Amino acid sequence: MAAALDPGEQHTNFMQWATKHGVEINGIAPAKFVDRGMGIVAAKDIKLPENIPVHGRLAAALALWYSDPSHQEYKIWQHVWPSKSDFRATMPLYYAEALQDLLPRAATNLLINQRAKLERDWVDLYPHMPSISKDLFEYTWLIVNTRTFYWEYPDLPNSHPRLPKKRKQLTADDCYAMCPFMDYFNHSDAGCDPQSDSKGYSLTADREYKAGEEVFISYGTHSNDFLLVEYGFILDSNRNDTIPLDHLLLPLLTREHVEALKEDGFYGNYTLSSEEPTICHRTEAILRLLILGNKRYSTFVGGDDDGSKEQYRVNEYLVQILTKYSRQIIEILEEVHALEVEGVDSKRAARRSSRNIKDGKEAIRSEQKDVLIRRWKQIGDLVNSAIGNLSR
Ligand SMILES: C[S@@+](CC[C@H](N)C(=O)[O-])C[C@H]1O[C@@H](n2cnc3c(N)ncnc32)[C@H](O)[C@@H]1O
Repeated sequence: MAAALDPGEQHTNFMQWATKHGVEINGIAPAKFVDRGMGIVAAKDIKLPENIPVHGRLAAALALWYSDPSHQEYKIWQHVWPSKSDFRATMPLYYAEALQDLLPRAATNLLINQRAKLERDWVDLYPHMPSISKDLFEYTWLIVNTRTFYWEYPDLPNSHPRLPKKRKQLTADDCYAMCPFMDYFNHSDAGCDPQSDSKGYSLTADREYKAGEEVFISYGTHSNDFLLVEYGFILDSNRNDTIPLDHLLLPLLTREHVEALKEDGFYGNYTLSSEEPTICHRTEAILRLLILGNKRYSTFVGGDDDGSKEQYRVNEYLVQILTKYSRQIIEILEEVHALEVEGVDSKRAARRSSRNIKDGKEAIRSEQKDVLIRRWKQIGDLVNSAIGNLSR
């Protein structure tokens, strides 16, 4: 950081004159800089508002560093990060609208939340950093999104003064840490498990590795829809994969059903998994309410009945729902296949793509379409294998 030197009496007098004539100066002052003449220096620590989640504050700090040529400290690290165009190619946030419209339900919900968080952080922060463009903030926000680690640290009575002393003062959105070098690791559902404590992070191999073999870590027990929206990729095989069933089951409920489920804490969040048990306890509960009525449902959720006697009927009912969904998935896949890709499928698509770029809208890229096709095929396989398991 270049030293800020005393500007001299003339500048102090001018500052007083400007203030007297209505110029409002808050927390800054004129100063002299070597080779740059006069400039403005922070006259006290200027902090970003404290009530904004760490995600937004980290993104703001990175954006300010990026745009300040004198801030060289982290440039060597920033040079190894993905570019804006890498994010544009992979993150559903930048998918063309026609492609976003065909995202699976879980991914759509995650994308809506992500966009809302990003917008909230931008609206809260841009008044404090008028020189930063939204484009740059979006980029650094995604850097934070894809490269930070969750840091569940204990209470730290003797910690560094910058760290909050009590864990419980923080929400999950505050437990973010950026870790140079650790952020090289790609994710696998069976990767090494990073450990953290008040000193930082460490990683130990989970098994033997041959030289040249990729060493993965696990970012957490994430479904492929989560990985797609938050990180821009999906795994070919993911033992933590699940799909939500809410959009299939909630429309079947009466008002009385909704009240009963809400009262018991069983409303929503029904999932189908790639691993056994295929259906979660919540799904077992809602299905019993739908098929067997209030009394049998209550004995099941109350734990007085394990529900095994009616399991056949429950499975049969769900198989009917899933079979219908499986047909819908085939239709969705046909729609995705029919989408025109930038500059490949036809001259019309190419013309539209250049028009879209001028409009600031994205065109569909073939690799994005391929990811979506793979994802819908995975969902189809998951549903069909559940139908097979439940029909046994
Ligand atoms: C923490 S960074 C890992 C390093 C990153 N690959 C890079 O080039 O800097 C997370 C990003 O890596 C990519 N990534 C991580 N795991 C992946 C995987 N299993 N398959 C494909 N891409 C992956 C995604 O783009 C994700 O947003």
